[in-house]
Amino acid sequence: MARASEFDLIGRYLADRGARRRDVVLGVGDDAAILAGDDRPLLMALDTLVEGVHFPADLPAGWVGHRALAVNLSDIAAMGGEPCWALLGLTLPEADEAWVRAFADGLEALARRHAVALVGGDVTRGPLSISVQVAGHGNGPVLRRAGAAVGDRVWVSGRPGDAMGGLAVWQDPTQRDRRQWRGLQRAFIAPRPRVALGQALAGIASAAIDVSDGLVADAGHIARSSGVAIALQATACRPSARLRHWLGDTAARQTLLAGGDDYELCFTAPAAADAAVLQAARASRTPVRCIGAVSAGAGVWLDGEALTADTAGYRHFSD
Ligand SMILES: Nc1ncnc2c1ncn2[C@@H]1O[C@H](COP(=O)(O)OP(=O)(O)O)[C@@H](O)[C@H]1O
Ligand SMILES: Cc1ncc(C[n+]2csc(CCOP(=O)(O)OP(=O)(O)O)c2C)c(N)n1
Ligand SMILES: [Mg+2]
Repeated sequence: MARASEFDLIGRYLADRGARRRDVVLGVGDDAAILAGDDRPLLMALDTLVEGVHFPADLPAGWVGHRALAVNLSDIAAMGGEPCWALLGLTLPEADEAWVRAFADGLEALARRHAVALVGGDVTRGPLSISVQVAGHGNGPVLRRAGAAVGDRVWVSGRPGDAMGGLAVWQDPTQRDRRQWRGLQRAFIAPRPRVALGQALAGIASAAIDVSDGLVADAGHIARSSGVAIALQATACRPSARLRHWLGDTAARQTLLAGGDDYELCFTAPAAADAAVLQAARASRTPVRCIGAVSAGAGVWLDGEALTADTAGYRHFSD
């Protein structure tokens, strides 16, 4: 029997647990939970980073701190929200002061940039792992994975695939220090959560998700939640020149589709909103491009071909 994926475990055992509360607007199943606040909706998200799984053991502590917050801000960004507060759960093998100082400095630099306060947490001993919970507000309509409609366009920000290319560069000691791969490495080491873009898209986009597991896998979550198919156009899914240089055309395309760790936003919007989407991108200084359209049916397609197994995206329990 196939091993359960993390999504199977969540769906079978973890969704809809606990009390039924009327102030839970949206529970398990989106990038963040939506809770009814006094005036604006409250958003809450949590992601964990494990050494060797989510970041290489030799990644400098400052970048681990940046990453731990960035992946959570990215979830709030995908809801079109404004992040405000963070809680930090830090599990350390030893009380290494230099490591913790550098980690905290990296986290703080990003937190200040986004006006987020670290308001609590927990420190324990054990194998290195970091959990961050971020809470914030929805401003205007909250973006969800559900909402994409047939005829909408599909968009993505930034250069998906570059981060996974950058991780491979980092892991190759013969290539790591070469200047030509610096941009790729930055895409992995210092993901920039698209908070301003997400907020600018609230009220314009019909659905949104942040790309952590891979573009096809995460577009697939929009498709499933919205009850539609997503048809990607191969010519629009062109990897960056630097990724093609690093991997060659074929592997670069595969990495763009399935690599993951991008922390870009994938979103849908009605065709009539093209100008508004481009204006939101300009206002937030974030590059976006249209990569396909929403159609009737299910799943994610590339030029008419269904995308499945080899583009399924990152799975924690695949072996
Ligand atoms: N241990 C858990 N208990 C309850 N809900 C969970 C758990 N793990 C994940 N979820 C929820 O399942 C959904 C999918 O999780 P995940 O794939 O990690 O989302 P994301 O990529 O946005 O971090 C999210 O809504 C998340 O909050
Ligand atoms: C050392 C290392 N190996 C592999 C990866 C690739 N990787 C690990 S987890 C992951 C997917 C995202 O992590 P997940 O815990 O699923 O985040 P979420 O979807 O919950 O935001 C990817 C692409 C990495 N980041 N670091
Ligand atoms: Mg998660």
